[in-house]
Amino acid sequence: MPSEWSLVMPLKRLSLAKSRLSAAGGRRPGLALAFAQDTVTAALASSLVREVTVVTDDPVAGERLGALGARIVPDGPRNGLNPALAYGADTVRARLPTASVAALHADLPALRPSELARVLRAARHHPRSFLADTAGTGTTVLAAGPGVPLAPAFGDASRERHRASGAAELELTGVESVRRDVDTEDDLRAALVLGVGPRTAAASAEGLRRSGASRR
Ligand SMILES: Nc1nc2c(ncn2[C@@H]2O[C@H](COP(=O)(O)OP(=O)(O)OP(=O)(O)O)[C@@H](O)[C@H]2O)c(=O)[nH]1
Ligand SMILES: C=C(OP(=O)(O)O)C(=O)O
Repeated sequence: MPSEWSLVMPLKRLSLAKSRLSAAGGRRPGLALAFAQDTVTAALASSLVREVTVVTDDPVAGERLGALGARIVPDGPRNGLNPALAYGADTVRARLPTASVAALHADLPALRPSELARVLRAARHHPRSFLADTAGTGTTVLAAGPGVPLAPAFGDASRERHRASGAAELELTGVESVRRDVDTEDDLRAALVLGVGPRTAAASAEGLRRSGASRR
């Protein structure tokens, strides 16, 4: 089966990322990096993924994710998530004009390659489509076929906004790892139950060890 999708993954500077994981304190940048590393690794292992472009201005994340095989581009517009995604998609299509492009969040540490392949296979049947997050209000994947503008509308209530923009909702079961984005401590606990990648597992275990030590 051809590896036809070019993914675009936005990533904030690590010092600013995942602010809702406030209980993690100083571990927050390390966790945000671990989520992104596990997400990139799983995405690149997915059978329908040709390449992953990470849009980030973070030098450490750029180096680490580049070492995993991601293509790194700076956040040219520096104007928030949607301009970063549109810019990343433009850089893909400047090289590969007929590419199918999908935006994927960098905070999916439980991502399974086979589940992502199912989502991308379903997305083939629509010019533009999306997958809702576990919470049911957001979006974790927005996909656009050849020649179709990505037109990202992530942010508050993005499920509804992507639907209103004419994108088809992918109503799949059994793709929980692709829906499970991690914003809060509760989200992280739920991702750990699903099973996270090795870097998130290590970063989370280190946090538990430290908080156990501080309770003694
Ligand atoms: N390049 C880039 N990526 C962004 C920007 N804003 C958000 N992202 C990324 O977009 C994805 C979804 O964003 P959020 O889930 O809101 O993540 P976040 O902004 O780190 O989390 P909070 O601080 O809790 O809002 C994550 O992978 C973020 O790192 C931005 O301005 N530029
Ligand atoms: C930006 C979004 O996600 P989050 O819930 O991670 O902020 C979104 O779902 O559009």
